[in-house]
Amino acid sequence: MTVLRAQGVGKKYNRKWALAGCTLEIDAGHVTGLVGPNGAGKSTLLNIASGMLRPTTGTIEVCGGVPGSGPAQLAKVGYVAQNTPVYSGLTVDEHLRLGARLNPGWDHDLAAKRVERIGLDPKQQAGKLSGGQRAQLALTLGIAKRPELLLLDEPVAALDPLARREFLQDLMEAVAEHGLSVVLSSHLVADLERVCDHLVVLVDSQVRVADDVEHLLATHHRLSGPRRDLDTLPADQQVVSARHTDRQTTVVVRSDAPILDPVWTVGELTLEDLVLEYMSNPVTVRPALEVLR
Ligand SMILES: Nc1ncnc2c1ncn2[C@@H]1O[C@H](COP(=O)(O)OP(=O)(O)OP(=O)(O)O)[C@@H](O)[C@H]1O
Repeated sequence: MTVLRAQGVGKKYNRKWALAGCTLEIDAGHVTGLVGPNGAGKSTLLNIASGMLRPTTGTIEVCGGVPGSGPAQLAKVGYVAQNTPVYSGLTVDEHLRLGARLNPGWDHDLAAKRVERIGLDPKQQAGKLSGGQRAQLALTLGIAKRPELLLLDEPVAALDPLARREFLQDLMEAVAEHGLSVVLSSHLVADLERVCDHLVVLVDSQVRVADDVEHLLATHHRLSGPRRDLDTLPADQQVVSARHTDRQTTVVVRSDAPILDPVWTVGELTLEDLVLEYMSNPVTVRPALEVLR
């Protein structure tokens, strides 16, 4: 089953596109990491998927419905936006009661246990919580809602390292126990590597790559060898990045077939290498030989 299907989705502010031609499919049951440089359009995509924003172009279907189309759709999708919005005048406990009132699938035990474990005072006003505590409260509401799809925009940015690890653990448990699907944006690739089995790299408002993490790692290779024109590479090797010196060429390629050319020394990439290669090379090209010193 597909939880998110975007076809040519774009969002324009005045004359500027915040997201353009975004085409993407995400299957249910995955934890998908959404990465990309600042301003790439990650928050815009999540806002559109949650129904907070309407796209200027294209179509998007989330959990089989149109985002923001009514209460049934809202119940299916949880969203914790980047600024982890909470009601500053309401206490922690009032947030939980509001969550129970508004969400048909509300898991009271989970919410109460999480609040206790985090050490939030139920009587504390949300406006007087620290940034990290506010984020914890918003994340608790998102998980306890028991949505089919949970959208998280940089969920752990404000959390201390221990809280971050525990939150990611909670998330993995919710995925395993309740078949929750998650899309989370983050700049912390090491965190994504721990929890995500699917990755989407968004650069310049377009999807550069979207695939299972295992498949991505198995099909990307760093090739080093004598200086070589990229036009001589086999057609099924998609060049992600290339660097040349006077004598040597280093190229990162995506290829389903094994690299058999004995001229190359073949190295593997970590997930962080892979993300950085896509982020620092915005367009897939086979550039003419040029020396980078
Ligand atoms: N309300 C708005 N009005 C005008 N431009 C906007 C608005 N919101 C976002 N943008 C622009 O759209 C582009 C994409 O922004 P977005 O917040 O989606 O990026 P992002 O990938 O989430 O970035 P970051 O990693 O910094 O959070 C940026 O160039 C941003 O300036």
